Amino acid sequence: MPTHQEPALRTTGLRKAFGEHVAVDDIDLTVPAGSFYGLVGPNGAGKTTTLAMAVGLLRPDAGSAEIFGVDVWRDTVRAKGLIGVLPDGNAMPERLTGREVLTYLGLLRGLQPDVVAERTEELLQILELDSAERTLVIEYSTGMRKKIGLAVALLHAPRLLVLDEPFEAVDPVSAATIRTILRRFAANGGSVIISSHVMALVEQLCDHVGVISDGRVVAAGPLADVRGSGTLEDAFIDLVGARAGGTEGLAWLTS
Ligand SMILES: Nc1ncnc2c1ncn2[C@@H]1O[C@H](COP(=O)(O)OP(=O)(O)OP(=O)(O)O)[C@@H](O)[C@H]1O
Repeated sequence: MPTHQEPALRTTGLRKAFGEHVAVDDIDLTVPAGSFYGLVGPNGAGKTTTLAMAVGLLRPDAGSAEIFGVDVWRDTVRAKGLIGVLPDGNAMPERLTGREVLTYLGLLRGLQPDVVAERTEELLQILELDSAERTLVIEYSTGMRKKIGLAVALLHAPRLLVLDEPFEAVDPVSAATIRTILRRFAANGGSVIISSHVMALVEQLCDHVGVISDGRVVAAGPLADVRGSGTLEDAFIDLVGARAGGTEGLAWLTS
């Protein structure tokens, strides 16, 4: 049986190659139960691939992932019951309204119809999707898709939320609402993993950070340890290699 001492997520030796290209190479990560964990890294570092393998969406070539001690690839149904996932790309039934999506997925997850109806109403309202009552998901903007994806992740009140870029394309008011929801969730004992490029946001929300570069973990642990005495952004640039370009080349642009 999983216990409360088990980490929310533990990955061991996760690896994935696409053809010749090794996208994720031997990733060991431990996300303590009750933590708010930020996964950061440059474009193409392997964050999405790592998270997809960790939550049972993409089969690893090697390694394992456990959610609260439950092996994701051996006991997938039980592991998935413990997590709410906002995946990258966020595939969902396109020809349904937001309310229909939540109702359909809520019932599919075995929630009682009255519980589904109540939670759906609240989620649509708090995420300001209720006005789009007759809009099909296929017509949603990118930010609206993020919000309905987040609602889907929250619906069954999971113990761990795994959210790939939850704030991307979301307007500032909605972002503030999402921050509040996630903080409340974490304050009540929930565990959260987000991937993000926005260091200030990660610094504000997260108590633990993992930095991935070129498919490998280059730093991980409590925020204060990874950040050191500077900002997370400084630490990040040091860790992934300062390669800030832009001062040379493009002569045609400035002539
Ligand atoms: N389905 C795929 N087929 C081939 N290559 C892939 C596939 N998915 C990811 N990759 C490659 O794997 C590497 C890691 O990609 P991934 O999307 O995990 O990075 P990321 O850290 O999430 O990037 P970003 O911050 O830009 O979203 C990249 O080089 C990417 O091109």
